[in-house]
Amino acid sequence: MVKLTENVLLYELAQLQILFQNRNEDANDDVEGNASHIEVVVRVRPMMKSEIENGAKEVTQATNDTIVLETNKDNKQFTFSKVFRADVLQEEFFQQCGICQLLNKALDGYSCTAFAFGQTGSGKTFTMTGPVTGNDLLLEVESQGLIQRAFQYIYGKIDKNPSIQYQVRASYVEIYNEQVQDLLNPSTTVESLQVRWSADSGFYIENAFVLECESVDDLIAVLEEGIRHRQIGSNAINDRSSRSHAILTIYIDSEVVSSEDLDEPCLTKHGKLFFVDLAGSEKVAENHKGENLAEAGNINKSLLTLGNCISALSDVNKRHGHIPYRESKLTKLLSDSLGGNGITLMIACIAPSSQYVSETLNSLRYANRTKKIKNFPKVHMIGFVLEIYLAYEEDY
Ligand SMILES: Nc1ncnc2c1ncn2[C@@H]1O[C@H](COP(=O)(O)OP(=O)(O)OP(=O)(O)O)[C@@H](O)[C@H]1O
Repeated sequence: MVKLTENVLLYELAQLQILFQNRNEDANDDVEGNASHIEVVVRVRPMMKSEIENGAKEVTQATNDTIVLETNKDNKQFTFSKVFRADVLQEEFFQQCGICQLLNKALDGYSCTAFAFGQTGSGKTFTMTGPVTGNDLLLEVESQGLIQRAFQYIYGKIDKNPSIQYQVRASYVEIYNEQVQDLLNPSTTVESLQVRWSADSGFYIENAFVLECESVDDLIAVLEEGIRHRQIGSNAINDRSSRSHAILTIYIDSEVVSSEDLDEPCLTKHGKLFFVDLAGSEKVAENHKGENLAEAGNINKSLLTLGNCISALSDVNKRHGHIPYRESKLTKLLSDSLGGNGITLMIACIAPSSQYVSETLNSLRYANRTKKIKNFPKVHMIGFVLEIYLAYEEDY
């Protein structure tokens, strides 16, 4: 009880400190200091055969950094860091979407997130892992998604840098019907895992299974194991629709092992990399009947909370006020990635078909708001939040 009260107090003080810190940075602004905006890219998937057969037409035009959507009324234009057309291949997407910069930061001790967002059937899973059709991931190299390519990249860097000793571990969970389930230890699925908060780690999942990974193959094994246990269902748009939000976390601890300057302190950095494949938003009444309705309702509810957090954080007048992170497990776990101390890449996936104009417009509007969110990246070392709590005591 005492510990709980202490934790809540520390949490509130840390929030207060972040609030003062943000205000100070805004006052000097927009020189930005350490602030960085969330990077947002858009990927358009190809038209599906069924859409063409139904007489739907293509209503998006993508160029380098701009996307134009034809609506019944007018054309809506949006600009992002990069917009990828439907014919862009997986490797080209990997090289150009900004993930490599993110991976470098994670190797350097930052907490980094890549999350895919968009309506059901818009290409989120295709982008993150490639087109998984069965239970395994034996994909041709050219079909592999961002995650497998990121594994290769990480170990490529680790192997080239013998003066730094790395330890890589991974966990993989899903949030299904507001319950956190361990995809690497599915025997615990009866009792869901708890989301807790601590001064050191912020929000975290208690007792998630964490596996040490010494090679790309180990990481791929984790990914395959998780995908095997993920909740999949079918709906009107996608017959292999992800019904949960999946969070794959790669922990990268690093320590300099040889330094010419013996006086230099040996620091251990704790980088983290979150790959988040969100469940797709959808028109519930149109796509579901019976018991699937509750499941789809839960998916939409947590996405609504995510949308509310994004709206508040992107509004200059609201971002210093209350952000409703605590209203869903998804937003608690993403709190460091959205307006916190992490570095974040959002991949907004959209369908080009005239059947989904309102959903696509909605996704583009959220993506547009997200790019206004400022984060305040910090290298993570044990005790960091406590440090700013102490700084708060001294300064105020
Ligand atoms: N860039 C792409 N190139 C080729 N096919 C694609 C592309 N993006 C998506 N697809 C195909 O479109 C279909 C739907 O994609 P996917 O399952 O990735 O959607 P999703 O957004 O993850 O859906 P849900 O939210 O329902 O899980 C799949 O058959 C997938 O292979």
